[in-house]
Amino acid sequence: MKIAIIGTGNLGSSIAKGLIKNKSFTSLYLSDKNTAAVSAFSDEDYVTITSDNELAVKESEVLIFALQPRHIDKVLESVSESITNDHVVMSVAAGFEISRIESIIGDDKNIIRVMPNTAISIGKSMTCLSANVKGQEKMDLAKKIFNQLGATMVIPEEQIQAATVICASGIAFWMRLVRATTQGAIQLGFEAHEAHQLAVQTCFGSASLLTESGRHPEQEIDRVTTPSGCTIEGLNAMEHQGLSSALIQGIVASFEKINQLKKS
Ligand SMILES: NC(=O)C1=CN([C@@H]2O[C@H](COP(=O)(O)OP(=O)(O)OC[C@H]3O[C@@H](n4cnc5c(N)ncnc54)[C@H](O)[C@@H]3O)[C@@H](O)[C@H]2O)C=CC1
Ligand SMILES: O=C(O)[C@@H]1CCC=N1
Repeated sequence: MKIAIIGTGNLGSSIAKGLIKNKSFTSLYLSDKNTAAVSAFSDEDYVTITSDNELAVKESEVLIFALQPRHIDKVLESVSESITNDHVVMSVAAGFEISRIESIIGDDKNIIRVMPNTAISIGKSMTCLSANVKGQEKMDLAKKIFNQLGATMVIPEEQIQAATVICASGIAFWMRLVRATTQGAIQLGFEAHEAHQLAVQTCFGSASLLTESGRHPEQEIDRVTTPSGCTIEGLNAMEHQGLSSALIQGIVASFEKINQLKKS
């Protein structure tokens, strides 16, 4: 598979890292006006680093546009003449709808919106996918690429905004919870590096319990909360301060913001 990533900033370089780790391409073009973030990949086999977006498009079959919403239309316009019906055009731009991509490159093209998160760099992304009518035929190919880099879910385009908040912004939300746990652990007397390890491994164990047991979080909570014990005391104190409510309100605020971006 001949893949190009156009825009190799935070997310584009994370996708590149994941693809390179899996060696899941016959050629990989990494194109950016500033190639600094991917210069470390210049010695990798079958990887070409360039600032020539057009060249990357012409030499590849799968095009992953990882540009900010304010740049993507200009870049799509500049390469639209080179995009053919055989290309699979993927965009990760938050809030940038398939209809806008179709209006630039044509609705006869295979277009797939892809919403991964930065854990794609270590093959642990949750990636949501949504295609236009023509692109449905290429969905198996998209799943093949992104299943190697974590898990995928095909969803209707109307849900892509919500998936962006839960899965892409979600990395930041979970990181903040881990950091807060670390701060608590330091207050209880651990060194910072110890606190970090305790928090991260406990977070990892919690997620693993859910994925491996298939149980509901509340069932796992019931197994930890000794009657009159310290866990329920802590949980209830957190809920009195609005832990669940703060999370839900943050998710909804993030969703409202992304819906504003869609209109701009
Ligand atoms: N960071 C994240 O976790 C996620 C980001 N996204 C979306 O991914 C997109 C990219 O986000 P980031 O990687 O964080 O942005 P970024 O700003 O780090 O990367 C964008 C890259 O595009 C390059 N670029 C700009 N104009 C260009 C041009 N004319 N030709 C070639 N390259 C050009 C920039 O030099 C930059 O390296 C955004 O649309 C964002 O909404 C989606 C999911 C998660
Ligand atoms: O914060 C943002 O707007 C982008 C989309 C999801 C992750 N980063």
